[in-house]
Amino acid sequence: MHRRCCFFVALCGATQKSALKTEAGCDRRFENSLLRDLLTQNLICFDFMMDTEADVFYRELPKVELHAHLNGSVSFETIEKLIGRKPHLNIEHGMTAIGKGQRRTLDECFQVFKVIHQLVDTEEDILMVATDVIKEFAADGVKYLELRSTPREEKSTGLTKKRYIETVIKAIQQCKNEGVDIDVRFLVAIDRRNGTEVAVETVKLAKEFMRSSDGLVVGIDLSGDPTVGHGKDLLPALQMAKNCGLKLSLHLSEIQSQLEESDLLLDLPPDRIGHGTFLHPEMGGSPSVFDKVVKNNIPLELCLTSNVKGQTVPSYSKHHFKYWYQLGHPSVICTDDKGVFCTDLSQEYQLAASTFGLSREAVWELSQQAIDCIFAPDAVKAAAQTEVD
Ligand SMILES: CNc1ncnc2c1ncn2[C@@H]1O[C@H](COP(=O)(O)O)[C@@H](O)[C@H]1O
Ligand SMILES: [Zn+2]
Repeated sequence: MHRRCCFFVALCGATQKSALKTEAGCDRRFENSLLRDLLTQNLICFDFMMDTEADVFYRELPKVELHAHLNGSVSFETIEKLIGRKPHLNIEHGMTAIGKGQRRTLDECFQVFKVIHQLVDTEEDILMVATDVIKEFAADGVKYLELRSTPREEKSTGLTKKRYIETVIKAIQQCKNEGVDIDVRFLVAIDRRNGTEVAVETVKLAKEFMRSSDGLVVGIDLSGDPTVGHGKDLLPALQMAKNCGLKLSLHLSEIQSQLEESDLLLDLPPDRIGHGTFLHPEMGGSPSVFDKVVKNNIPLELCLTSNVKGQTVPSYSKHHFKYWYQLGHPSVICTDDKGVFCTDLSQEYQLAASTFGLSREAVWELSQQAIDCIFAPDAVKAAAQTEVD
């Protein structure tokens, strides 16, 4: 959500009414001292909405987002536009997002994606959703974004998987041409429910686009309902992807019963792991899976709010971030689905810091270390490093 720093001051008992409105990035010390003075002199009553100094720190922190599903990242504002385009679907906001303090089962979360997919089923929708999502990440201070999405075929609108990928790429290029301050790459996603054949087809498409997209398509994501399908059926497709130079980010052990599958897929090995909730021994992980993650130094993409709202983790303080972070293992804070879980990357960093007592310096380091884990070529990494140094 775009939070504006604004406050309105109404001078009580004074003949003159004044209103002050400031944008983020204004001189906060001035605002704060002015407010304090007016308050202490009992001159005002006011109605204000103001970002705290901490909010500004987290938003202005240059960030890297490595785990964001396109259709899970659709904001309230974009959903509003989509509902306007398709009133006949009778979809309401409560069906597309999980609000503050709310919890859902993982199964219920996957129902939410189905509703969003109903709203996003044409080329125009995908283009709008992707450009909006990219601009929102940029407004949140994300400087490098790897977006992932599952190409869908829609018989009713004539959309093909190839067209789907082309449309996401078009959105990335449009944002670039408009000068949006963010470097965006794309991971083509395999939904595990769709089995071997679709996985192979997806990898072939990704391979084509890796060669033709001027470096925008960098890898493959394996995601989808973890209770459906088995990784062994997808192994040949994932191996094929790896062999042709596509990077692999795999959702592993998002639920407890996937250890055997994780053990198998870790032999690839993947380049990054999504969630990996039950891989650490403190979370029930076996020595075998733990060793594979540690020995190969595979970065973890950790999504606090997603795991708590989806109830795979009981509370923020029990999140596995703490075990991996303590070990010094590469751990990257991510959003997963900022729209569905009503969050943004700044908020996720802030949550990690407040839950685990991280100093500002540690937060800065955490966000900087994420650069090491990006899938774009080393030259991009080096440029990003020098930009934040
Ligand atoms: C909550 N944890 C999660 N675990 C596994 N897969 C998830 C997920 N969150 C999202 N997705 C995957 O991303 C799709 C929506 O974006 P796209 O249509 O691909 O852009 C979902 O249908 C699911 O396959
Ligand atoms: Zn995910």
